[in-house]
Amino acid sequence: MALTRFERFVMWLLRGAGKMLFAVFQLLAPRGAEGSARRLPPIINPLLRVPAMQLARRIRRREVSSVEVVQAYIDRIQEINPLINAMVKDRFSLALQEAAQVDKLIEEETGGEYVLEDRLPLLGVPFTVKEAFTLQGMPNSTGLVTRRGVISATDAPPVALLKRAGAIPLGVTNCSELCMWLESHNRLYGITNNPYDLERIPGGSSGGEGSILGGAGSVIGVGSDVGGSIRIPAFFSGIFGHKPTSGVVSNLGQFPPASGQQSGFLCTGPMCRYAQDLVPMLRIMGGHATDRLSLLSEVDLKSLRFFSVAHDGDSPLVSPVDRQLVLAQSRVVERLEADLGVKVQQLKLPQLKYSFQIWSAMMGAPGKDGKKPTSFAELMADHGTKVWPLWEMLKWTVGLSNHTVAAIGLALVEMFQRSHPTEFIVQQTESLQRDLEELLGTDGVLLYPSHPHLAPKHHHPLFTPFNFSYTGIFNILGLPVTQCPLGLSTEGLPLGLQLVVGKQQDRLSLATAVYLEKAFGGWREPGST
Ligand SMILES: CCCCCCCC/C=C\CCCCCCCC(N)=O
Repeated sequence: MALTRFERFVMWLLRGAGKMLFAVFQLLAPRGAEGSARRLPPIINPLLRVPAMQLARRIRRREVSSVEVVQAYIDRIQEINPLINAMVKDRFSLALQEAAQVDKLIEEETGGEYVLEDRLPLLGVPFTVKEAFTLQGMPNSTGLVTRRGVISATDAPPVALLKRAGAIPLGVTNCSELCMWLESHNRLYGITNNPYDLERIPGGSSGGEGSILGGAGSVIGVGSDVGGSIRIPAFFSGIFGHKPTSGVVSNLGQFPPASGQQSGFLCTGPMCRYAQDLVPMLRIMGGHATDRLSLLSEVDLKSLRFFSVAHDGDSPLVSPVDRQLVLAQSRVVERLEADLGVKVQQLKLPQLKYSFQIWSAMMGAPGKDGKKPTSFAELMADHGTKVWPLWEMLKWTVGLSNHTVAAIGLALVEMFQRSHPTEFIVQQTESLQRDLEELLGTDGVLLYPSHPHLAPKHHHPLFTPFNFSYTGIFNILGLPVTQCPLGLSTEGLPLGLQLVVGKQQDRLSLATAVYLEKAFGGWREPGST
């Protein structure tokens, strides 16, 4: 489907306006201090390079104590957090007490290693949690100034399941205001930095998780994703993330709760540095609901059908895909063909051009009960004084707003949103859903860019706000997606790719991620280029 003349004109207009605004921003933006540290210190403690499930095995076998592992992560967080501002509240002393109890329990266990493995597969392993989830005793503000002081009395179900599996929470990590932006920035905790380049964003909304994991301050973490909030930070921070089939992991216990149709689009899922931890984490976080995913069945990669879509078909709203990302995707195609003897089919899906329109129309659509979703402006007020976006923007220009410019911008855009998707958008959505479900079936894996840009500099996404459509579209389609790192770019930033599969076929993208980790090296230590 070629662009119409009108669309080409809009594209030219939008890109031109964006470039002009961006040029003004660059002129006015403060420069980073000369010679300031742009990278994280090297990783010294070898415990920080061990996948979570292996750590659990070593703890059970008493080759290392839980206290040693937890202390290693605390030391690393204390070293890097002043640089990345990823963890916003820690519970280090409690974590150490819990680790000591774990070590005692292991010492006293008479049933042997396998009894513990079965009952407590993550016993003694530390983990981190996005602040938007409840974790008992920790703040749960989701970056809203008015929620300062909200302390969780209970654990969100996926957090509770990880704790029940023996994992030990270290603290909560930063996110964007109300989880609705791709930069993890808010007026309560400030801005989080990318572990590979401190002047860049770690993505959002689970950007604190992405940053702390990428910087080796954590090995596994909990994120959520309604438009890319697991996958974008996983991509920008060079780690793995999985948005599961909708409904497999509980979304309860997070703020803001999904409303309207959004509960079908929002997914809670694992984020981690090692691909081998994805399946065990997902099984724990989803509990019995994961039984229908047959996650333990062997996947024969050679028998799968692979497809590659290079871009969204030139949406006038979205940037072209960076050349280094195009090349990285081609290298994956070459490797799959050479190693597995498969033929990767190159495709175009013209409906993808409307990804943003589809995402925003469906996010604003009423639920089955006919109720409209809670508006973003209402969420910003959080049952307090109503937020008037224009007034808030005025206050922002003189530094008096409690909100970020991205959140105010979103509330402004929302004012012009239709309450129901147009016929055209419904048609495009249905036809894309049909095409993709037919294409992927129960044995197809689609390679698709995660985002058009490598991790951008702080605030730059304000000038390309629709680029998240590369991830957002799969929330609407309810398809599981694994975000997979693919090494580093020439400037030392993570490269990566989305692996999209049919509903309930999560094991296929997860197995492909394990293969690609071996082929391309997986997570790389920041500063190791
Ligand atoms: C001042 C500039 C702000 C302009 C706002 C333009 C509107 C763009 C619309 C939506 C952006 C949403 C980004 C969502 C990112 C991930 C969300 C998630 N929780 O998964």
